[in-house]
Amino acid sequence: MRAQNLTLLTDLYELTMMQGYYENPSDQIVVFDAFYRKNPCGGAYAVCAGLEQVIEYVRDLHFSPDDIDYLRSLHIFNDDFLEYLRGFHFTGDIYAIPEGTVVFPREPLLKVVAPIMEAQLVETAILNMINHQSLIATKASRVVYAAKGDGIMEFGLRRAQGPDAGIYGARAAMIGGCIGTSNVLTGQMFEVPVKGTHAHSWIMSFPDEYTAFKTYAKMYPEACILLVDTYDVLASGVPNAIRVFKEMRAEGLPMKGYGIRIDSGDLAYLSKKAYQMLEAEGFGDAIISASSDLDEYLIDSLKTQGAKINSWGVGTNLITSGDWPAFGGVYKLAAAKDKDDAEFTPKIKLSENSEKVTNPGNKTIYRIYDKETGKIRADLICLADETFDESKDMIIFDPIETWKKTKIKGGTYTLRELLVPIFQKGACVYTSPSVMEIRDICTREKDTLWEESKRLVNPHEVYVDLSDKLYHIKSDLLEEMSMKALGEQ
Ligand SMILES: Nc1ncnc2c1ncn2[C@@H]1O[C@H](COP(=O)(O)OP(=O)(O)OP(=O)(O)O)[C@@H](O)[C@H]1O
Ligand SMILES: O=P(O)(O)OC[C@H]1O[C@H](OP(=O)(O)OP(=O)(O)O)[C@H](O)[C@@H]1O
Ligand SMILES: O=C(O)c1cccnc1
Repeated sequence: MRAQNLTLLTDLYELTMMQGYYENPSDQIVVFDAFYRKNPCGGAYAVCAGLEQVIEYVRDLHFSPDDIDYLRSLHIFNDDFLEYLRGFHFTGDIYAIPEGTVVFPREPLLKVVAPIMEAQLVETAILNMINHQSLIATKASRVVYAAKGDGIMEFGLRRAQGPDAGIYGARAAMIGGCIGTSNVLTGQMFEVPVKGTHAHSWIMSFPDEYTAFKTYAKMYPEACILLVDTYDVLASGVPNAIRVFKEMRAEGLPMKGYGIRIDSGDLAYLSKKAYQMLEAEGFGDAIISASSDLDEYLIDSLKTQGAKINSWGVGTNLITSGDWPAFGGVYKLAAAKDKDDAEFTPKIKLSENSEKVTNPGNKTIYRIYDKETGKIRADLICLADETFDESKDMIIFDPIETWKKTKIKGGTYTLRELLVPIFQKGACVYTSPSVMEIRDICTREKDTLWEESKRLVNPHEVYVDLSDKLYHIKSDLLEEMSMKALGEQ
């Protein structure tokens, strides 16, 4: 748990709007959806992450005396409003898709149902946390996919955009499938494995490479990965490593978790040659680890080139999501009602771009699985109170090109509601799994994707459709608004 209260981790406009609602009191209860529009890195899915931090944040939401003093010093907020903030806490409901789940564009990853002032305040921090961790978890998942079963170690802390990006980025990278992180604080905070080798400076601090290797091997015989590229990989690094491994073997040390790391040069060529040299001396089971500005595409290419690498250290491009800098999640008002009303009134945001027109209403999402294979057939966004019967045929259709329809035969599919209750009436009703449990969830989740949706380039998109009822509510609202606009011309 953080020492610092994050209540002011918000954009100023959330607070100025809050004051506006305070001064023009309304009993509105609203529904906000947090969703994203485009899968990162040209993929066909994302991995959602960051919910545990959202939960901690919402639980701890309160304005301390220092916070109030600071807000007063801005000369924007009046005394009555500041007094109200003193007693402020979250009283609403939150629903979310559990961390580690594979998710698709336009579906609400998180839904806030709360009095408007509360729902508005939490926008920025929720997006900040979900956007960052979902981005890095998705990137990690792609890197892990490219490695085809080899372990990925997250090495990015030194290149992360500051401490928080390093800490929570490593958490997200673990959720996406890394086997460990070099980040010790993340290891401590989230009970995930910490892993590492050693730096070039270790070698350079000794009079020669052999002595450096020997000294390291003596201290860490069970995690002895020797960095072989400080001087010359094939002429010096690998031969010196082999000399040390032979001595370890002669001493009867357990030869597990031993090997080399190559951090520069042609990784395909060097790893193949290094493997031949190791194998010739009976060290064919040595770990051959590689690092050096890797990402999913380079790992994929190295695999295609037949590189003899079975362990990968990935830093910069993973922790920063080098080729895709932002997740792009947004938080949009979807419905509102007066406190005493039974029903929500759907709200819609128009846009010239049909992709950007929001989905109105108080919604939920059902995932439709193929009963036989367990793979995802489609996701269906619908109204929260809609129910479906798995024994009945289901007709789903593309919400833009509505003539594209699919009939899913009753009895051949199962349904799972993705949004689960997290807060009810301000009380947290959800216990976050541990990060390693979320990692397992994520592994199982990726198994529900068809192979065609996992490939790195031009993957097949997963269908996200609207229920008939939701589609008609949306069309009617669009029609109504366009007629109104005509009337105003
Ligand atoms: N066989 C290969 N196929 C494709 N890319 C490779 C191959 N071997 C290495 N690379 C990648 O090429 C880039 C190498 O860059 P560069 O030559 O600038 O640095 P380097 O070899 O690591 O040397 P140094 O770190 O000393 O600058 C890295 O991103 C590395 O992962
Ligand atoms: O390449 P990345 O994917 O970002 O992975 C992390 C990099 O960080 C280290 O290099 P650095 O030069 O910082 O330290 P070193 O002297 O230990 O090699 C390591 O050797 C990797 O090359
Ligand atoms: O342990 C390592 O090998 C390591 C850690 C951080 C960055 N690069 C390498």
